[in-house]
Amino acid sequence: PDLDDPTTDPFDVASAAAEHIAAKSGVAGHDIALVLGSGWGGAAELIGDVVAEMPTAEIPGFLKPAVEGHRSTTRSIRVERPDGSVRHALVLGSRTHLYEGMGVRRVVHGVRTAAAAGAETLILTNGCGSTHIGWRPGQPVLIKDHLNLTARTPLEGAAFADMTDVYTPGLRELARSVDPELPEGVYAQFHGPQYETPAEVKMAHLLGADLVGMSTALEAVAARHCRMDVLGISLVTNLAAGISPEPLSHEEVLEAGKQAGPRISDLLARIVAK
Ligand SMILES: Nc1nc2[nH]c(I)nc2c(=O)[nH]1
Repeated sequence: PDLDDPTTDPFDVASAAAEHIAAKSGVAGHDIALVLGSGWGGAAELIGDVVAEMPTAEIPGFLKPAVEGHRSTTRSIRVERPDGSVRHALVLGSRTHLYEGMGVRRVVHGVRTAAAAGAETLILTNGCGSTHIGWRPGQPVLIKDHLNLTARTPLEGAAFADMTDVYTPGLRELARSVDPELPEGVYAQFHGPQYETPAEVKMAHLLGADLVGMSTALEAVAARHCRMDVLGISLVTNLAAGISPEPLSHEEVLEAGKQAGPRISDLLARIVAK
């Protein structure tokens, strides 16, 4: 079934993807799913033992990598908790951004696949810009709410999904029990791919956003619609445009992500094991 065909039900494709994952991994159901954004790549190995991995492109509904070198793998990870109980985590190998122009269905296909695979909890991570001078590159921030500034939605038809507490309060408390210093913020998703102008950053801040990015909000809407609990964690990799006098450099953004990697991966591993 083809996601680009409007007559295809996207949830059928998600079910086919979940069946593929169960067959390839030998894990009938996954309890929790994670999307690892820029800077969060190293977390997978820390959260448990990789039970199985598979090329993401072979899972129904996922795109072939645009660039051959970017082959991504989706992993099934066995997480042992302190009380000895075991959970199966699905670490999605790829994220499709809205700015890639492949449609909103593909942006949230991984989320719907995770729900079809049995996940009741979804952890969304990303790299983002901060509208606060005080939140420097390397700072992880819990997402407490979002502004969807994309003018898009993954929901089709009369799906009047409730969005109160889309970022589950209990999961935020759990994260803060692991690291009480974690601040919370409102995340604004822009369409991208360009970064915001200083005026757009000021607008986002005036509208109540602390963080600006190009992912996460649409995935959280789809996750909530699938009745999953959601934890969103952003890694500030740069001060948003205009917040500091220097221009944005992509290298600086990547460097900040690399520097913070070990610390935030450890944080994520401790949250997942709780
Ligand atoms: N929209 C937006 N997305 C981002 N992603 C990263 I990493 N930094 C930014 C940023 O400053 N703005």
